[in-house]
Amino acid sequence: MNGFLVMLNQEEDDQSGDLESADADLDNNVDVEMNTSVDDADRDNFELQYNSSLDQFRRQVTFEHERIWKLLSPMDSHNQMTDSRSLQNTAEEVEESSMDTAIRMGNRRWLQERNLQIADTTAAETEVYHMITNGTILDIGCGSNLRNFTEEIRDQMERESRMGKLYIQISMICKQQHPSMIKFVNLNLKFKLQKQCGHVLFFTRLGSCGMRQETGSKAKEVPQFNDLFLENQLYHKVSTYLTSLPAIEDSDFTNLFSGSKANDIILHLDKNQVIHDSFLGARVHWSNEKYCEGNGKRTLVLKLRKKDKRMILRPYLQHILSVADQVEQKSKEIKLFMNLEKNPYENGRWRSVHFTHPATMDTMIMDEDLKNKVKADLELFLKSKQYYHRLGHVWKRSYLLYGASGTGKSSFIAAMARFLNFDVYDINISKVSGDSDLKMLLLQTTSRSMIVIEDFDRFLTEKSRDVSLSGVLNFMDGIVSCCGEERVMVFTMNCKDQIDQAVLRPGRVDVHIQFPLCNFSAFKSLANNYLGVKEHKLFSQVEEILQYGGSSLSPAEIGEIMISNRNSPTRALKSVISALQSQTNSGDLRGPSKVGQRMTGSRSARSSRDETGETGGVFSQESSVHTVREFKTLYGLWRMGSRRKESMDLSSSAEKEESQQAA
Ligand SMILES: Nc1ncnc2c1ncn2[C@@H]1O[C@H](COP(=O)(O)OP(=O)(O)OP(=O)(O)O)[C@@H](O)[C@H]1O
Repeated sequence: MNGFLVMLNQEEDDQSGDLESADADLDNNVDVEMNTSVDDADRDNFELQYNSSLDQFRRQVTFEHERIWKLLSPMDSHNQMTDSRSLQNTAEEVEESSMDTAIRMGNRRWLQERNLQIADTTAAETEVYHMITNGTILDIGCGSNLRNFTEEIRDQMERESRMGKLYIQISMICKQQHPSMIKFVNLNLKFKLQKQCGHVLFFTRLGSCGMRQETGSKAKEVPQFNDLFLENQLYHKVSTYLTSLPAIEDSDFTNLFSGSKANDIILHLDKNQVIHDSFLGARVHWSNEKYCEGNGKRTLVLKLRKKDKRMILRPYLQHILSVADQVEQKSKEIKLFMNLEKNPYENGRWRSVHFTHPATMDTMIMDEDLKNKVKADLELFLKSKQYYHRLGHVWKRSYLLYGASGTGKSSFIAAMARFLNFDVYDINISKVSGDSDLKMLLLQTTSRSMIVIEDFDRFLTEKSRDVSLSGVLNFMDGIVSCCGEERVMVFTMNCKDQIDQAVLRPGRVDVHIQFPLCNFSAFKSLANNYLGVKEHKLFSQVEEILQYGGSSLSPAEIGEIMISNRNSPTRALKSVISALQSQTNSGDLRGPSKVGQRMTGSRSARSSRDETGETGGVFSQESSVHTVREFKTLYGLWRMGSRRKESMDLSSSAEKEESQQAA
C-alpha cells in the first residue's frame, strides 16, 4: 500500500475552490491512503472513468494512454522523439476547447472517485522538495515543472520511487515551442521510474498552445531590457504606474528621486521589495526582486493568483498603460514651440522653450458656467478616442477664441495648455513661406499638443500673403491634419464677422468662445485679485456705469489701472470709474485708450461691434437658435445664413444677460 498525495498541477486547473481546500490539506500534512494499487486493471478502467459524452475526447485519451505505455517499453531515444511529435500532432487535430473542458472534468472526477487530494503544485521548488523529503510522494510531471526541478529533486524522486512510492504523472502535450523536447525529457524520466519501481501511472492531457502559454506561471516578468538591450517600454510604464500607487507611500523601502518637474519627488520601490495592488477585486503583488547588480538590469515581477490571472491580466495591463500615460502626461514639463526662421533647418522648423505662462483655469476671470463648459468639453475630448475613431474622424478639436484685445484670449490658451498638459505649437504665420511650408510645420508637431494661430482674422484679411486660403483650409482639416492625434487647434480673432464661412465651418472650428469686455462680475474678480478688495463703497458706482453705459474697457485695461494704483484701492477704483466715464462720454467707447497700453494691431472691440452690428451677447450651447434669431431679427441684426449651424458657440451667461438688457 502506498501512501501518496496526488498533486494536480494548479496551472492546469482553474477551479480554485478545490485548490484552496487542497492547500489547507497540504498545510495539515494530510496524506491520503489509497487501498488499491495502481495496476493494469486500473489503467484499463481509465477510459471508463471518463464517462464523458465527448466521444472524440474519450477515444483520444485511450489512444494516448496506450501510446504512452508503449513508449515506456525500452526503445531508443530517436523513436521516443518521433513518437512525442506524433502525439503532439494528434493533439492538434482534436478540438481544443471541448477537450480542455473534458480533460478537466475527467481528471477531477477520476481523482475524486479515488478520494485523492488535489494540491497546488505550483509551489516553489523548495516546497516540493520539502514535501518529498517529508515522505509525501508526489509528482506532477508536466514538462514545465520538470524543467524547473533541480537534479537533486529528480534524484530524490527516483530514490523514493525505488522505495516503492508512487508517482502519478499528469502530463500535458502542448503545441508550444519545443513541446517534443519537453515531452522527451518527461518521458525519459518516467521511463526510468517505471523501470525502477513499476508504479508509474500516466495521464496524458492535451493542451492548446494558448492554454499552455497562459498556464506557464503565476508570475509575469517585465524585464527592463529586451534581448537586443533596448529598453522595454512596458517596464517603463509599469514603473511609472507603481510610483503612482498610494501603497508606495506606505512602504518602508523606497528610494527618493527628483522628478522631471522642479520640486517633484518620486518614490521608487527598493530592490527586492514587494508592493501590493488590487484590480477588479483581485490582489496582485509587484516586486523588483530580480535585480542583477552586475549589469544593472532590473526586472519587475508580477504575481497574482491563478484564478485571477485569466480574468484580470489583460485588463490590468491595459489599466496600467492608461494610468501610466496619465501620470506621464501630468508630470510632463510643457514646452512652447515656435517657428522662427523662414528657411527650413536641418533639425526641423520648431524651436522650443519651457512654457512658463502662469495663467491657469483658476486665474482666468470669466463666467464660471462658461469656464466649466470649456473644461468639460476638453475633458470629454480627451476621453473620446474610440468615439472619434468609430466615426472615422481625426481625433482633434478646434476652438475659436474671439473678442476684443486684452480680454484674455492668449491667457486662456495658456490655461488650456496647462489644463491639458499639452505642448503648445504657436505658429507665426508671417514666418511661413507657403502652403507646403505650413504642411511641413504641421507634420513636425507631435500628438497631444495644442496648435495655435493667434490673430487669425488679421492674416485672413491680408491682401498679400504667402499662404493661400486653400493652404489654410487644408491645414485646419485636410489630409495632413491627421498626421498626429489627440490635438487641439486654437485660433484667436478680435472679430469673426469678416471671415470666410468656409474657414469657420464645423470640423475646422468646432467651438466658438467669446471673450467679452469687462462686465461688473469680472470687475469684482479683478478688484479682488489685483487689490484684495471684495467689497467697496465705490462698487455700486462702477456697477451703474457698466449697467447703463455698457462695458467699454477690457480686463487687461482695468487690470492695468489697478496694478498701477495697487497701494491705494480707493484711488484705483476712482481711476477705473473715471476711465469708464471718459470712454462712455467720448462716445467712442473703444477709442484710443487713456488707460494702460493697448496691444497694437488689434481693432477696438466696440468699433468692430459697431461695424458688424455684433451686440456682444450671442448664444450658448444650450440656448435655442430660435431665441437668437428672434433677438437678432428684432434689432435688424440678423444676417443671412447663420454661420453657427453646427459648431458650438459658448459665451458667458453674463454676456447673454447683457445682451438681453441691451435689448
Ligand atoms: N479674462 C481675463 N482673466 C484674467 N486675466 C485677464 C483676462 N483678460 C485679460 N487679462 C489680463 O490681461 C492681459 C492681457 O490679456 P491677453 O493677452 O490674454 O488678452 P488677449 O485677448 O489675448 O489680447 P490680444 O487680442 O491683444 O492678444 C494679461 O496679462 C491677462 O492676465
